[in-house]
Amino acid sequence: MLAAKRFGKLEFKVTFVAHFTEPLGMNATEHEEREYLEEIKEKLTLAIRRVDASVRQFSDELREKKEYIHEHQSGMDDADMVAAGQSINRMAFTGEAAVARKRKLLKLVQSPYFGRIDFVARNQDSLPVYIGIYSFIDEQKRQGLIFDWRAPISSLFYDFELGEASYATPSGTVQGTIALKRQYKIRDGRLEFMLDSDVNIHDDVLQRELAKSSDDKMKNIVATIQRDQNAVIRNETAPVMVIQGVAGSGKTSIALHRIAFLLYRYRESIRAQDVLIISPNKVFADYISNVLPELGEEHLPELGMDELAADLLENRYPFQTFFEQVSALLDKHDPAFIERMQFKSSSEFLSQLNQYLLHVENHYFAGTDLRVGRTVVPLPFIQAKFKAYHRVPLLKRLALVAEDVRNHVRDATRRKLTGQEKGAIGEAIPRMFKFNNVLDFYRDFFRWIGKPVLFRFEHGMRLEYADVFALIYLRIRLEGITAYDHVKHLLVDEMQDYTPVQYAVLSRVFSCRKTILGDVSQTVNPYSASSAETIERVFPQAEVVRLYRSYRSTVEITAFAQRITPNSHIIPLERHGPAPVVARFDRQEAELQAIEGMITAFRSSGNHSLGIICKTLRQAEQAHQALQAPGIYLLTDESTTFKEGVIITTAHLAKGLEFDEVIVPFASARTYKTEVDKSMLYVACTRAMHQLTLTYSGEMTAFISS
Ligand SMILES: Nc1ncnc2c1ncn2[C@@H]1O[C@H](COP(=O)(O)OP(=O)(O)OP(=O)(O)O)[C@@H](O)[C@H]1O
Repeated sequence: MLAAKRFGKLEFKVTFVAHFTEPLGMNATEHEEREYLEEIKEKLTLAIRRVDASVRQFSDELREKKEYIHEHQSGMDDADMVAAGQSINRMAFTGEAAVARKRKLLKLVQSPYFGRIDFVARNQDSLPVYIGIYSFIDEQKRQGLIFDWRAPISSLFYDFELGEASYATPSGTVQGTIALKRQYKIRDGRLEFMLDSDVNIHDDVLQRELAKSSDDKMKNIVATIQRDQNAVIRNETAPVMVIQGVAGSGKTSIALHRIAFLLYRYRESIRAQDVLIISPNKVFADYISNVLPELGEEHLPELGMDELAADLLENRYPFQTFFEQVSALLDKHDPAFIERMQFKSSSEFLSQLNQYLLHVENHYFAGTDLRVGRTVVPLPFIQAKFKAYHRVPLLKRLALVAEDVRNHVRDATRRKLTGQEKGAIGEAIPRMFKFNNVLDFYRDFFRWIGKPVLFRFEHGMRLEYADVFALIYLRIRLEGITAYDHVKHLLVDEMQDYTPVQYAVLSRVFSCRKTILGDVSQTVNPYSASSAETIERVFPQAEVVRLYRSYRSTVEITAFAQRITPNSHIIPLERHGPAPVVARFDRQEAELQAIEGMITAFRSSGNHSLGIICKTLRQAEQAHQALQAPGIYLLTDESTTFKEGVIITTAHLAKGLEFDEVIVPFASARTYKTEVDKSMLYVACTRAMHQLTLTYSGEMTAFISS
């Protein structure tokens, strides 16, 4: 790409083809490489046989052990039984590890490596380093045959071209020279192509990868990780990493590869179960669920923001979901609703909540001297105790203060307190606090800021989504909360859709390192969107990375999406395809009929996925009704799995997904007219990889007319 920009397309192409991408003929080098591949495959096959033998042995031993226990059960005491159980568990565990190893070896036989660098470290011999998705060691010679892409030395492949290079290891930096850099595409055990690169890593291989039609789920990108992406993946220092990247810049891919890297790098202290992904919805979670297992790691636990909220509120308050909030916005323009939401999405709101808590601390614990029998506990004593517990959440302090008061009375009277006296103190102290219920404080907050209308809630009603995390925040500050301490890395996708208060909650609930990613242009609710800067304010220690290269869509599609939401920084990867089509119809029936025709054409096109992306769920349902046929699926907020084929859904639910082809129906001025509509249209169009069609009847939306 750099070359393309510098020299112009034609010159670049000629140079590129002549020197860098031409597949090597069946020359000596290729011959050698093919032989080496066969050698490696043979070794892998042998290793598989060995694993097979040991798996068989484990299962035989396991069966024998179980039979033995079964037969001798009556003569075994408890200690024998525990020991036998432990040994069975150990065997099962080793057996499982062998099965996992076999799975990896089987994958390696299909595609053992994708890269090679010959690295000459200072004062040492040249070392060919073959890089693959997993490592493979010649156990007899104790020699690494294939290096895991996450190994320290493999970073050379992503970070350097020919010439001087270095890589960091836990014991220091290794300097040297890269004498050769080669890429391979090996599929089903066959070398499809190989090429030496000496200027820009991956461009040609990357182009080939991106031009392919989509897989059903997100795939790994280990063979073509770009340098700026690699820096994010291998960053070990950032306590909070914020990735702000344009649509299709690989944010989600990078974040998942980053987790795989961290699991490898810190394998002694962090396992897949210790990571948590906050995902926008279940379909997205399913869509990305392949990547970690493909990289040889286990599936990552995942939780939706709404689920987290319900958990943190202990299911005490029913609330509107985020999806419902956005649907309400799309359904009708309600300025009061928008005002409430906008206010609660501001950093100002968070700081006012904090100021209010200070006010509560200073003014809401009041009362009079407390009389217990003949002893008077002076109010200043009680208040001083209350203040002394400044590290304890406000409502939690009351029990501690009551205990101090009891001790005070006991010391003054030099006798034990009666149960009645203890109870009276236990009741009197909480009464000195203005409220005892978080919801009462929350309501009071709006009175305190002089804007009671900004809280709409009555008994029996569901909380508005905009209030949910504010209430959780107050609850944390007032009552404390059991943090998710077991989580050692938190991944938050679609960061633009969460507000400063949500981040304040996340920062208190998850004290671990975090990777937070998103794109402010892709918000589904512009009234509550957060930019990287806003998030930085909540996490001042965050490292922010910005990614402008877009990999998903053709230049034509990216240019089209720019008409909706311009971003002068975006750099589309030079990949071309048909220009997006905007088709007008007289009536909606004709529009739907035409879409039916497009579906038929798609089925014979060789493409794998087609997304028909509507603005609202109602429209999606309507389209589904009209287009119903086998292999056409409707995705709703209730769906849990990603389906291959033709999917009809909404822009909100399609976020994070991608399709070979996208059709945006009903792209009329009537459907897409507000700011929220515009965000939806942008998200919908940026889901397309190769082909984009918009259809409408009536007047075309103004967002694409320019
Ligand atoms: N280095 C790369 N090599 C090959 N493919 C890549 C690379 N980086 C990104 N891609 C591809 O680009 C597409 C977009 O990636 P991804 O979904 O991770 O981007 P994103 O920034 O999260 O997108 P969005 O925010 O629009 O949902 C995917 O098909 C991904 O495989």
